[in-house]
Amino acid sequence: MSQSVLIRGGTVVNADCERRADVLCVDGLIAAVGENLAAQAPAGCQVVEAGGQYVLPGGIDPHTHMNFPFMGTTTVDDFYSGTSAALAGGTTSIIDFVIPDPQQPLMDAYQTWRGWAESAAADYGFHVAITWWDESVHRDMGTLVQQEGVNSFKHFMAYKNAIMCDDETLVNSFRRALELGAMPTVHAENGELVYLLQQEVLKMGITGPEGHPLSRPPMVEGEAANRAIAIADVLGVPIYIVHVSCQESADAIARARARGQRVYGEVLAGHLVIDDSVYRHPDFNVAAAHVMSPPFRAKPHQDALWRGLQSGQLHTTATDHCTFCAAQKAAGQGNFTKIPNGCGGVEERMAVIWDAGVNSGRLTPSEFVAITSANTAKLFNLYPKKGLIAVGADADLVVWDPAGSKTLSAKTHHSKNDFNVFEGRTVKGIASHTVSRGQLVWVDGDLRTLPGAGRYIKRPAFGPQFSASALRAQVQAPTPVER
Ligand SMILES: NC(=O)NCCC(=O)O
Ligand SMILES: [Zn+2]
Ligand SMILES: [Zn+2]
Repeated sequence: MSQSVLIRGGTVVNADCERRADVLCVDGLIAAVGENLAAQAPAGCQVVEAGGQYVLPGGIDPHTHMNFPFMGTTTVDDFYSGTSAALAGGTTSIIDFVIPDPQQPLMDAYQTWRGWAESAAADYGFHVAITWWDESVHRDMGTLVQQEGVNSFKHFMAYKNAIMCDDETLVNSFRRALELGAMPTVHAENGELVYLLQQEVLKMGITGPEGHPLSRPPMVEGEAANRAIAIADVLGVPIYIVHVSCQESADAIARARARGQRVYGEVLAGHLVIDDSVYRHPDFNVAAAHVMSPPFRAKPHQDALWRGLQSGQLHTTATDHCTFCAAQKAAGQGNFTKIPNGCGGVEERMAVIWDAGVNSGRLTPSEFVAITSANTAKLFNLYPKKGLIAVGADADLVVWDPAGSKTLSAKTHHSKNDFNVFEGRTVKGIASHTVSRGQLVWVDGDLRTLPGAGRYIKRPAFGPQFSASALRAQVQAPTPVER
């Protein structure tokens, strides 16, 4: 028997326009968008009355770390708890990261992460990190793109003596990504400078979490962003900078874009609303719970990030959901460099950005859709299957109640973590219903997720940015002088 859901009487919002319409979902796909669809609904169709609410494409979080073994421990959220939390907040897809240890074959790591992700309740894909280089990495990048539907590779410019990439690896990997039509992405922080500053801050006797931002000032991020952008420019490959947290890297992106370079920037919900005062909290557990990289910044940087999203110089929003509980963070008592880096947010991203972005007039509802799903779908070649409400697209939707409100808290969130970086923040604008692949999985506070209901999403290579870049390279190709 076919499974169907009819969402009736809402305002459908896509990145390009909004209109009053019903949405009929049948067997996991959007079957119709239009007026008065009740007559077309199959027998037994579940009906959601959305009057007065918006109907948005389900959020896509392009930056999460579920079940991530990192800094000697593993995140508390696995793929089931993490994606369940996502669905409760209106996010219906995530792009997580496969992160091989240096020298580990890429395909081994990829298969390991695919195994972990089998419990996911929502759809997921993977960026694969390039943490070392040899001929096998070159070959496996090809296999991942051509056979496994991976169309993006991640490069950590920080985390020296662990997963950091040197410039040689960046150059080799960016070149190979271009050949394969896959997007290189970078965590932009100068790992050598971070390492040096960490030692100096410790020597000053600053051993608590307040040392974390001191060892990672904005220019450390700005330098790496500029370097990665310059390498991408020389090679003619588009580039995507993850978790842009400060004016320095936002400016690097804006400058490059003004030169005509294809550079894209991602912003985390936390970086938009939380400032660096958290690191001076007198309670170690609270301060350590905010240790992530790049760190939360002073307020003027938040304004720069909002301006970037508003002007279109920054493109996507994410969370970097990477949850460690108090017992895990305690590994860094007496030495902040040992605090596992990472914070949650996959459930809160949509509501926090709506509340701070749409309710303040910074963003229209359509602009909200652009930065929470559509732009990510376009950049990682998932569009129009995801990021759009249209016939034939995946039935990943959120019924968004602009009048609904709640106070965010670890007591009520669905992550397994014991801390919420948005604790106590009251947001107006929340998901009342979430539909994932045509199934109602969140209904007015009732979470109905199933382990394994999510599917691995293959993402084809050569998204539109690549055809344009290839054409540009062809038109501008140097020619020899005939003598
Ligand atoms: N962001 C963070 O602190 N932890 C996760 C790993 C990363 O993305 O850098
Ligand atoms: Zn990172
Ligand atoms: Zn991350």
